[in-house]
Amino acid sequence: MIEFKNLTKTYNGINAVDNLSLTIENGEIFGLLGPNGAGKSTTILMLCGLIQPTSGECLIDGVEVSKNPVEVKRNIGYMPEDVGFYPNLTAMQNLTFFAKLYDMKPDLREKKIPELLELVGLSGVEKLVGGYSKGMRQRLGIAKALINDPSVVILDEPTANLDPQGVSDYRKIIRQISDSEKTVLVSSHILSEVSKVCSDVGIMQEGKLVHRGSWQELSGSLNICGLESIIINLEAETEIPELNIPEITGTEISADGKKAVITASSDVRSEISRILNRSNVLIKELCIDQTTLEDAVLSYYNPEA
Ligand SMILES: Nc1ncnc2c1ncn2[C@@H]1O[C@H](COP(=O)(O)OP(=O)(O)OP(=O)(O)O)[C@@H](O)[C@H]1O
Repeated sequence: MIEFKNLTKTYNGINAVDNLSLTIENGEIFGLLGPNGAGKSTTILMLCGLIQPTSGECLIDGVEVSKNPVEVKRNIGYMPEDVGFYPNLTAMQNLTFFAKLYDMKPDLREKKIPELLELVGLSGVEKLVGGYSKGMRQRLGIAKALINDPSVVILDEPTANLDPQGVSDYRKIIRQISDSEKTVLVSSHILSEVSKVCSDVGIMQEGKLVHRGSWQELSGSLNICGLESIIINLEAETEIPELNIPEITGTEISADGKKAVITASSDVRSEISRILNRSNVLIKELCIDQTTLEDAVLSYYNPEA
């Protein structure tokens, strides 16, 4: 479990992290979203015991980080945006080096390292790490973050360098990690990545947590009405009748007439629902499209925009 209690970090009179209070339960995959400069990295550095808070505290499994940095470091796995490896060693040799730093016994190392390389798709790769692509380095970074079998895994911008196959593999890896009851904190500004992989999401802006909840809860509380246009997905049991709603600016209907992608200037789901009820058409799905939710999150990034 991760706890932030009134956590604040001040640089030159400015709060990079401003009175952050947040609890992330065991087994949760939590996405920390926010634009550049929101305070994500500063929060993570304090959580890893790499910088000291100005006030407040971070706890990992009930242990206060700044007072017990060595104990805490044994229980966390951290993958920074750019992981450092020895270029003239293989993946296996690099991981062996890090395993030794954790005093891991040879028999455990010999079991654990091949398992981790298999997990991240680098099994049997003999190439020296200096010749790795950025994506391969990132995969190895995940393996390194897991070497000490941590209860909490912290990943900073984990998909930044991955190609589409790498991103898809990454999602599988993250789910496998959380299946083993580990708590995962993912920091990212890539909304679609966080929404696909995280059970809960927090949005940071100017050091403050401005929203927190499951992706679904967050979608419900987002101010979609402030957007210029909204996309609504509609699926019905039978053919969709004509929707005479002035706010609707465009409708794309499927060949069988049962699905529609509706563009509107405001959230007209209740009007749509009323028309369909009156026409005795049963609704299978009536929801705001993911792209609209992402636009709503982006409006937190640029409130003046
Ligand atoms: N060592 C430092 N000295 C002074 N100011 C800093 C320092 N580190 C961070 N800041 C400031 O604190 C604020 C938060 O920065 P932080 O790097 O935590 O944001 P972030 O959300 O991680 O952004 P990014 O995605 O760009 O890394 C920014 O205004 C940044 O300029």
